[in-house]
Amino acid sequence: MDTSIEQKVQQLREQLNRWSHEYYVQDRPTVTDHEYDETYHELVRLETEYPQLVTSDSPTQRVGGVVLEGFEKVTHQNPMLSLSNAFSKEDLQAFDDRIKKLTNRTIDYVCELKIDGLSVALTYQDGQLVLGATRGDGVIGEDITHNIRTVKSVPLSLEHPWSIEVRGECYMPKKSFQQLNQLREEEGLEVFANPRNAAAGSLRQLDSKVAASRNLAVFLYQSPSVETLEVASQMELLEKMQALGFVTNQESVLCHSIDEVWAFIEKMTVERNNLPYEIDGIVIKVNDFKAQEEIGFTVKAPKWAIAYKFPAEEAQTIVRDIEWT
Ligand SMILES: NC(=O)c1c(N)nc(OC2CCCC2)nc1O[C@@H]1CCC[C@@H]1O
Repeated sequence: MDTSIEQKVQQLREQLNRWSHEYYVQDRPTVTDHEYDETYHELVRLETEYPQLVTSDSPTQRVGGVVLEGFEKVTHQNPMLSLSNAFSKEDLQAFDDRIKKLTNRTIDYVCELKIDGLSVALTYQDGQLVLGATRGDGVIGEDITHNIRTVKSVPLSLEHPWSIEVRGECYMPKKSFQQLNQLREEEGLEVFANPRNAAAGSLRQLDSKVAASRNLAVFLYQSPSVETLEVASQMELLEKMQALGFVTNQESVLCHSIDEVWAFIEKMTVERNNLPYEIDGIVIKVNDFKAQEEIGFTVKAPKWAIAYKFPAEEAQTIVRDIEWT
C-alpha cells in the first residue's frame, strides 16, 4: 500500500480531531456538521479498506465494539481527595482564619463551580489517552476507559507527547438529563433522580455504545502532574490544561480576599439556575501551590480547600425545573 493512502488517512484523522476540538472543547465550530460527517465517512471507508491504518486516537474508535464483563480495579498513585464543607459565611471566615494561621504568605483564592457529577482521572502516556478511572473511595477506582473515550470533549490524543494525569468531573448537561428521562419514561423505564446519578449510571455501563448515547461532558480542574506541567498555582494549572486541549470551567475566578469569595458565592447562588449543568456549591482553593504545601492536608481532604455547599433547595427544585424546561 503506498504512503499517500497512509498520509491521506492521517490527514483526515487529524482534521476530524481538530474539528471535534473546535466543536466540543472550544464551542467554536468552523465547519458544518454535514462537512464533518462527509469527512468522517471518508475516513471510515479508508479504514475499512486498510484496517492496518486504524489508530486508537482515530475518531472512529471512540465507541468500542466490545461489551465488558466487568470493571477492572485501578489504584490511584496519588489519592483523589475529597473536600471539607462550609455552609455559611461564618464557616468561610473560619476557614480563612485557619489558613492565615498556617502560612505567612499572601493568600489568593481560586473559586471554581462545584460541578455535580462524578470525579474521574484521565491518564495520558506519550500523548495518548490510556486510562479513564472513577475516583472510587479515593484510592481504588474502576477502569472506565471504554466509556470515557466516548465523551467527545475528552481528547483521545494530545498535540504533544505528554505523559500526565488530569482530573475532573464528568457530568450530564441538564438538557441531556431532561431528554434521557423523557425517553426512559416513554420506554417505561425508571427515570434518574438527578443528572449526577444519570452521569454515574452512564459511566458504569459495560457497553460503551450506551455511554456514547448519553451526551456526557467533563470539566477538568486538577492534576498530580504539576512538575511535568511546570505550573505554580491553581489558576496557572487551569490555563495550562485548557492550552493542552482540555475543557476547563470558564467561570473560575481569582479572589484576593474571603469577602470577594463571598461576593462570588452570592452571585452564583442566583446564576446557578441559568447554567446548562448542575452545581451543588463553590470550591474555594488556595491558589499558590507552595502555600498549599505549607498548609497541608488532613487524612481525607486538603486543608487548603473547602466546598461551600448551597442550601438544600427541596422546595425550589420543582420551581427550578419548571423555570428552565
Ligand atoms: N466537583 C468539583 O467541581 C470539584 C472541583 N472543582 N475541584 C475539586 O478539587 C479537588 C482537588 C483537591 C481536593 C478536591 N474537587 C471537586 O470535586 C470533588 C472531587 C471529589 C469530591 C468532590 O466532588
